[in-house]
Amino acid sequence: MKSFFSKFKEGLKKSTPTFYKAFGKVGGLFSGKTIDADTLDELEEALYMADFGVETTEEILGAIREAYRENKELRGQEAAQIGTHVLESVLEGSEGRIEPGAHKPEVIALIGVNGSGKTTTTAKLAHLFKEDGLKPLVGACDTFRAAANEQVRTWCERLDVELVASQHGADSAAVAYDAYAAAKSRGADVLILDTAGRLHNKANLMKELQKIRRVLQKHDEAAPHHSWLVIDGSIGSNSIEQARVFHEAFGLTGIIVTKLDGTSRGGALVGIYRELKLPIYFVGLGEQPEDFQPFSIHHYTHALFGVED
Ligand SMILES: Nc1nc2c(ncn2[C@@H]2O[C@H](COP(=O)(O)OP(=O)(O)OP(=O)(O)O)[C@@H](O)[C@H]2O)c(=O)[nH]1
Repeated sequence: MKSFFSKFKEGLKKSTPTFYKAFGKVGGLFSGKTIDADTLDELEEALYMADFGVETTEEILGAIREAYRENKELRGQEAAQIGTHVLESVLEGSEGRIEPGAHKPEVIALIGVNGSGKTTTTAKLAHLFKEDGLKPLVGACDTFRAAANEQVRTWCERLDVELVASQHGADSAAVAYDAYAAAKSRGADVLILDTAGRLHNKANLMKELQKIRRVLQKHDEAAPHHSWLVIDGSIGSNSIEQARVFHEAFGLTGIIVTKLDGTSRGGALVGIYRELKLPIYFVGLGEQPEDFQPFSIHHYTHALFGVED
C-alpha cells in the first residue's frame, strides 16, 4: 500500500499563510527584535482571544515570562521558540494518522452537528484517498435533512466517487449496511459515511449513530474503524463541550477541525485535545476538496508563533 501522506508534504507548506490568518496577531508580536512587558500583555490577550484557554495560555506565558525575567534582551524569535516548544509538548501525541490497508474497506464514520462541515469533509477525504490511488466509496447516511443527499451526490459526481444513498427519510443504518456491502463487493479501500447532524432530538441522534455502528458490525466487528467528530473550528471553546458530549455518547476515535481558514479562534483544538486526548486527524482550510491537510503539530505551532522553518 502506498504511503498515505506522500502527497501532503508539499501541501503543508502551501497553506501556511492560511494558518497565519487563522491565528490573527500572535505571530506578529514576535517580529520585533526584542520583547518587552507590553508584548507579554498583548500575547496574553491574543492567546485568550484565539481560545487557547487558561491552562495553555498560562503555560506559554509562564515560560516566556521566566525567560524574559532572566534576560531583558530576549529576542522576539527566541520568545516565539519558547512558546512553540511549550505548545508542542502540550500537543504531544495529538497527530492522528491512518494507514489504510488494515481493513478492506476501512470504515470511517463522520459525526458532528449540522453545518460543522461533515459533507464537505466527506468530499475532501474521498478526494484525498483518490489522489493517493485508493478507491473510496461514500455512504450518504444523513437521510434526515432533505438537501443533504443532494449535496453529497453533487460532490461525488464532481469527484467521480461512487456513492450509496437512499431516499430522504430512509433508515440511515440500512444505508450504512448497504454501503458497506457495496464497498466490499466493488473492492473499495475506504468507506466514508456522512451521518446526520440533527434529528428530532439529541437522544434520537445518538440512538441512530449507535444503530449505524451495530449494523456495520454485522459485516465487520471492528467497524467503524474510525469515528471522527467533525467540528467547526470557528466556534472556539464551545467546541470542547460539543466534543465531550459526542465522545461520551459514541466513543470517538478522533477529530477533524474545519474552517480554520476563516477564524481567529483556532486555539480551541488544543483545549479539545487537552481534555479528551483524542487525536486530531485533519484540518479543513477552505471549502474546496484540496483545502484539507493532516494535522501537523509542527505546522500548527510554528504558524502560530510565526517561527520560520
Ligand atoms: N471556510 C471553510 N468553510 C468550510 C470548511 N468546511 C466546510 N465549510 C463550509 O461550511 C458549510 C457547512 O458545511 P457542510 O459540509 O454542509 O456541513 P455539514 O456538517 O455536512 O452540515 P449538514 O449537511 O447541514 O449536516 C458549507 O458552506 C461549507 O462549504 C472549511 O474548512 N473552511
